[in-house]
Amino acid sequence: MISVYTPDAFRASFLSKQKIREDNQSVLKDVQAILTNVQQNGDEAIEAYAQKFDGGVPSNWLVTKDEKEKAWGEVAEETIVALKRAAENIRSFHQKQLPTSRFMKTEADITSGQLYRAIENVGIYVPGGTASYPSSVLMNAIPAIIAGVERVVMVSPARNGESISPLLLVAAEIAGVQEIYKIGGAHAIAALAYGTESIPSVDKIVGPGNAYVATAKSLVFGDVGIDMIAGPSEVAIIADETANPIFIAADLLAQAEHDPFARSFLFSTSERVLEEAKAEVEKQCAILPRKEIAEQALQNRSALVKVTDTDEAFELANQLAPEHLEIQLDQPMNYLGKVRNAGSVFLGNYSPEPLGDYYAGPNHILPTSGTAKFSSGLSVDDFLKKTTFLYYSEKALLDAAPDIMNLAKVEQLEGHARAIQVRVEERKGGISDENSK
Ligand SMILES: NC(=O)c1ccc[n+]([C@@H]2O[C@H](COP(=O)([O-])OP(=O)(O)OC[C@H]3O[C@@H](n4cnc5c(N)ncnc54)[C@H](O)[C@@H]3O)[C@@H](O)[C@H]2O)c1
Ligand SMILES: N[C@H](CO)Cc1c[nH]c[nH+]1
Ligand SMILES: [Zn+2]
Repeated sequence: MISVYTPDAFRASFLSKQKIREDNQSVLKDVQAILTNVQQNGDEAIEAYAQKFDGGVPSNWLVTKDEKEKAWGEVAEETIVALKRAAENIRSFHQKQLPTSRFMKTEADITSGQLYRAIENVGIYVPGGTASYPSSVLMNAIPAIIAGVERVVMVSPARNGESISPLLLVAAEIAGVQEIYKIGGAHAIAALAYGTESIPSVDKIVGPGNAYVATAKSLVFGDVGIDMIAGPSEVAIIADETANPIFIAADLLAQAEHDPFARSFLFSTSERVLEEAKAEVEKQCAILPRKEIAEQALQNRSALVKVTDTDEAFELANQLAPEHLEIQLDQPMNYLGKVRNAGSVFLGNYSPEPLGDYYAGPNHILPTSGTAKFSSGLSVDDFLKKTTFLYYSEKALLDAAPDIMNLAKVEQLEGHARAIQVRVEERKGGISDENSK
């Protein structure tokens, strides 16, 4: 079901960007057509896609107060308690991400710095195709609210064309989100980016989703902001002789069950651990309700690799740049410095990836498909813009004037030089210097 690769075979099969792009060609074509249709035909287009992909057109796109109230009665008390505890952990972790230094005064008569302003309108995508992810509501919304976003608009596909899972509605209220639309897939991303009669547009779209959602986000980037490409889940595990093959197999399956496009990898220095983990994967997969999905992910997109040593394991993992990296090595903290590219790292045998998916505090919306080489998991930062500012006194500007005029002239921008020159000349003309400090 999951195959064993040599390091070289792994490099050839999994570390080529070209390969990932080829895989996505048909999704890309479909998504381009969806974006154009929604841009041109608005509500008429989103109705057609809701009918085609989500089982029908909801009678109201916007979730009503009654629907929200009803949801509370449909969720078990212990789940509400668990969601509230998770929300508290996530809030406390993200609160620490708020920037502390707002400006820096460099010299007596020069002040420069940075203003932080929250983005005004943000759309959060919450997956709802093959499963409902109340945890993704918390992970999306809490950092946005901590950052000070005024309008957080949540979208998620309706089940059977009509309603959103009560779990998502309850999680939204716990997180503090009010405006929720029953729409998902690439057409939801198009609606948020371009607006339709029923769905208002936003300035930035964040959140995870399947390949259609992730591709749509990448294509609307530029017209609106996006956080990152958070597509189908991935885990890579680095393990030695001290690791437990039963734990490893369970962790590989925990990501594989998300999506047929999910990817699970093991880099092991121990032949025994690798063989036992392989056998365990088959055994444990058989009892999973989503075993067909996990089997596809394991068969087509996953690998077990026997490495010579931990250096080789980290070299492969850093090139892969997985969404999640588990380090199940003796003295795991000693290896943190070897991680260059990964969305989030889980250290030791008792920090499995689902701990982060649901509960501990760090965000689970993370870069996938190798994009952890240049992007990071969702954080408060994603909802803040930085505007720099500058104040020079007259004296400070006159001191800097020769350099600035020189640079303007070598760029042959006489107008720039003159904007400095007129001030120098005014000074020479004996104009009062009462503004200088
Ligand atoms: N990277 C992360 O941080 C992260 C976090 C949570 C979840 N995830 C991932 O999110 C994904 C959730 O996927 P999902 O499918 O359950 O829900 P989803 O909401 O992302 O996608 C479902 C929607 O996709 C659209 N769709 C389905 N088939 C289509 C087709 N053939 N053409 C066009 N559109 C189509 C439909 O509108 C459907 O409602 C999983 O891959 C999971 O691994 C990732
Ligand atoms: N593993 C997913 C991120 O890739 C997040 C998630 C939500 N629920 C369960 N798992
Ligand atoms: Zn998960």
